[in-house]
Amino acid sequence: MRIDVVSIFPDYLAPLDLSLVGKARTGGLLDLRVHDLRDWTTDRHRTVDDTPFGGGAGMVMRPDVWGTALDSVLDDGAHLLVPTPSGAPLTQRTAERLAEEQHLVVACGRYEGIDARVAEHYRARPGVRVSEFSIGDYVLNGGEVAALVLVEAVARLLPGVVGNPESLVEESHGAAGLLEYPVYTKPPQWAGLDVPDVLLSGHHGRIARWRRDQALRRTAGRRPDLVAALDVAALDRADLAT
Ligand SMILES: Nc1cc(-c2ccc3ccn(Cc4ccccc4)c3c2)n[nH]1
Repeated sequence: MRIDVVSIFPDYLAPLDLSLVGKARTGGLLDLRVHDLRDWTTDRHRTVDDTPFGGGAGMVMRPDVWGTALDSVLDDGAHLLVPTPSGAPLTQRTAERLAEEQHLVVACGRYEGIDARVAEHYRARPGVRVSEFSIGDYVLNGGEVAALVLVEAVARLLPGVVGNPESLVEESHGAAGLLEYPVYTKPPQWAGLDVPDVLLSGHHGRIARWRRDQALRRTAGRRPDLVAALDVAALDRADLAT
């Protein structure tokens, strides 16, 4: 998979050189290219923004600079992803779908956002899909943090990136849409607190049922919104597998 990220703060994406995503890049599993939007400016001051039509505070990112940049990195079949507070929520299902694609391009805005004609222009281009996405109902200063979130959520699903693929199944928002169960490790007693006995019992069936029960309780208690969307069939399949 190839992912291009375009930003006026390319150094914001430096953490993607680290850990699993960094290893995926050096291992050739992920072709991640980070670009400085200002490389596509033509004026002496490398200007990327201008005042908003209709007035209002702040500045808007220019469509012409973005158009030159995206024409340079987008190819047929690419999926243009634009982080924005007004976008569709990024979910695990979205990450799973994106992980199946060949080429993602993330356009990181700043200021008050990118001129709306940019997304409009590329939506009209055959062979290019455009998705505006949000990483949560809070306001950031730009798209770079959302790009970090998206790249990590997608990259970890690529074959070979995570050592034990089984760990991708049993986690939060996994196949059945449940939150993850509580985890414990040594020492068995810590700060006067014990590990639940069932986890020391060696009974794998009981342990699996306890974990499923804990995941259900957590989901019902912390995310009642997810309970309504629970994939009960996947739950049953998971239970049958234990
Ligand atoms: N989930 C999420 C995404 C963003 C985000 C993404 C890209 C940009 C580009 C500029 N801003 C600043 C901005 C603040 C408010 C209104 C409009 C623009 C951005 C914010 N915030 N929160």
